[in-house]
Amino acid sequence: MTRPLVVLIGPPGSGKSTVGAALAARLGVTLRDTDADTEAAAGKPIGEIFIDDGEERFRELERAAVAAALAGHEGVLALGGGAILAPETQELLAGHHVVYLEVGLSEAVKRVGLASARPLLVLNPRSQLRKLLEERLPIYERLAAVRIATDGREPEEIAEEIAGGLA
Ligand SMILES: Nc1ncnc2c1ncn2[C@@H]1O[C@H](COP(=O)(O)OP(=O)(O)OP(=O)(O)O)[C@@H](O)[C@H]1O
Ligand SMILES: O=C(O)C1=C[C@@H](O)[C@@H](O)[C@H](O)C1
Ligand SMILES: [Mg+2]
Repeated sequence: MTRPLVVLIGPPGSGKSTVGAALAARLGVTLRDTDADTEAAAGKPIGEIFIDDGEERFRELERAAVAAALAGHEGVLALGGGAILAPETQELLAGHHVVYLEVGLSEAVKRVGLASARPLLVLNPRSQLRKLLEERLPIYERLAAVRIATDGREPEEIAEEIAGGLA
């Protein structure tokens, strides 16, 4: 069966896309990012999906993108930050090598910045991120076999640690 080597989960700003790219390069495999797959399926950026069709439709497209990638991608897979909210996705992740990238609130806010392209964080990113972390931390922790702290660390160093765990 085709399956990803590693599935990266974590909140916005935890570095799934950035660390995922460094890890894929290090392992000589490709990175797939379900946010990009969801955008491709919809034919428009995530922000526009939220505006035109609503979050519920985005989550529906995201669930399909995650299921397809879990069954069909052999490299590194980065999930959208909220993909793990879906019970169906939580079930599909069992049996995969799931790595949770941990980030503190202040560091996540700094990384995500103002004028975020992330629709859930457009207004008041600190307060939105705090709420989102409170809700999701137990889920990220439960689903992952490995937790990696990312605050104050370079993406390359984090990728090296994850790759070391695969050897
Ligand atoms: N370890 C790190 N140290 C410093 N900056 C980082 C680190 N990881 C990521 N960044 C920066 O933080 C920002 C967000 O990173 P990235 O897009 O990889 O997060 P993400 O987890 O994929 O977020 P999302 O869930 O929104 O897709 C980027 O500008 C990236 O360069
Ligand atoms: O945390 C979230 O719910 C999101 C994170 C991003 O990766 C995107 O999937 C989208 O902006 C929603
Ligand atoms: Mg990303």
